[in-house]
Amino acid sequence: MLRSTFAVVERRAEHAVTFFYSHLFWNNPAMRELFPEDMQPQRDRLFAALTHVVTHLESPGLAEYLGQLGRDHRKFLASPALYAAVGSSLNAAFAHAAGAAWSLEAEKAWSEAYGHVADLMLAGAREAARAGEPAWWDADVVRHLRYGEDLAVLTLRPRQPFPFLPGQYVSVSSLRVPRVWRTYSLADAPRPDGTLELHVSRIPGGVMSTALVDETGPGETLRLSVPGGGLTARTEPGGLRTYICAGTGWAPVRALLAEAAETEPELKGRLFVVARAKEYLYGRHDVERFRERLDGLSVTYITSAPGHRKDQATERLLQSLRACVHWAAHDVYLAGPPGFLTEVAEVLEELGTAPDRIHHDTLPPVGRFTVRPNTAAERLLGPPPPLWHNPSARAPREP
Ligand SMILES: NC(=O)C1=CN([C@@H]2O[C@H](COP(=O)(O)OP(=O)(O)OC[C@H]3O[C@@H](n4cnc5c(N)ncnc54)[C@H](O)[C@@H]3O)[C@@H](O)[C@H]2O)C=CC1
Repeated sequence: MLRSTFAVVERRAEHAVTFFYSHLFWNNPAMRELFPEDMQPQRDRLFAALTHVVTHLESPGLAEYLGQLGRDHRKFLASPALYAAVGSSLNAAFAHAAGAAWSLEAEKAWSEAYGHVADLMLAGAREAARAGEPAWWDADVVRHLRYGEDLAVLTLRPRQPFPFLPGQYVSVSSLRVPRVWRTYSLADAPRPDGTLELHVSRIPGGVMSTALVDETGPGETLRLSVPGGGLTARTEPGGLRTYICAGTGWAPVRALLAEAAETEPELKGRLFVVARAKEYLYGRHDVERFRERLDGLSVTYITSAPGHRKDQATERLLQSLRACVHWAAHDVYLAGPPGFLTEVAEVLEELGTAPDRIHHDTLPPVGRFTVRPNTAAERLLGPPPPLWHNPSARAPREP
């Protein structure tokens, strides 16, 4: 019942989400304050979470996912009253969007399911509070290193210990863009001095990345919420592995390599570092340091040819991957733009890597041009942004 009604509602997702938030804010005006000014990314997230629940109904991991989601929702100050209000607005939105597919049985199934989801999320939140975990961590910016026009490496010092695993990401909020939270991968294994590193690429129109790259500086305080993410799997000692990253996807791979350099310096594997142009290989210095410490790691840098579109680098990467062998024996760790992850994971499966050996985060799509056009018609409808080529802008400089 849940799946069949969701299939109808999903086809009218845009309509359902608009109805949902209008209903929620009309009936609970005070709740508007809890959400960011720009609701567009929020709208996508609601359906992403619902889709996850509906597609994982029988999965044993669902309860844990919801417990984590509830734990993470403490940063939104989500109270039991908010959960109840969301439940009744969701019900109204679904009834509206499902049309003839809505029935008394459907309503009963959805309200029972939602009750169950809310209970598991609230239990996750309570458990974290009982364990003394803060709803968020305040972290001071201690260094802001800018690479060229649109990339920054931030060093943060959380005011309380911030436990995490290498490869995880963290949700970040800044008072410059109230109530907006965006995830960034932590770019190192836990450090003795407790500082953290984030790599931020400014996305055109992205409010948070613009604030972090252009406006934030040392002395400013950011908020961090519970770490999470899908790059926490580990290869057994002695096992083969391949790391593939694009752009600031270098961040989590750097954390994984930092951990491996400490725990397994004899590891055997390959690393592919992809960037839109040579000047965008901002992590090259670190890569070379890892190459010195990890004898068994082969490193390949791949960029687009000068003057070519940035995703030519992906095509070049796929050619290199096809030229490599033994894919069935490798664990693969992938990080980069959402379209990149999908495309590379598909090719890896063709080459013989088992899907459960391909590890990556599930990223929400960002911006307008996140899906690479496949046909001439798609290219015409969604042309890529112009390539602004400015090599000299990429030299690192301290603020
Ligand atoms: N844990 C993870 O998976 C992480 C993911 N990211 C994501 O990586 C991106 C980083 O952005 P930038 O550094 O500006 O990278 P970028 O926009 O410079 O892209 C780097 C390379 O990725 C490939 N690429 C980009 N979009 C693609 C698409 N739609 N299809 C196929 N290939 C594509 C191209 O080869 C490009 O040269 C962000 O979207 C961010 O969300 C960043 C950090 C960690």
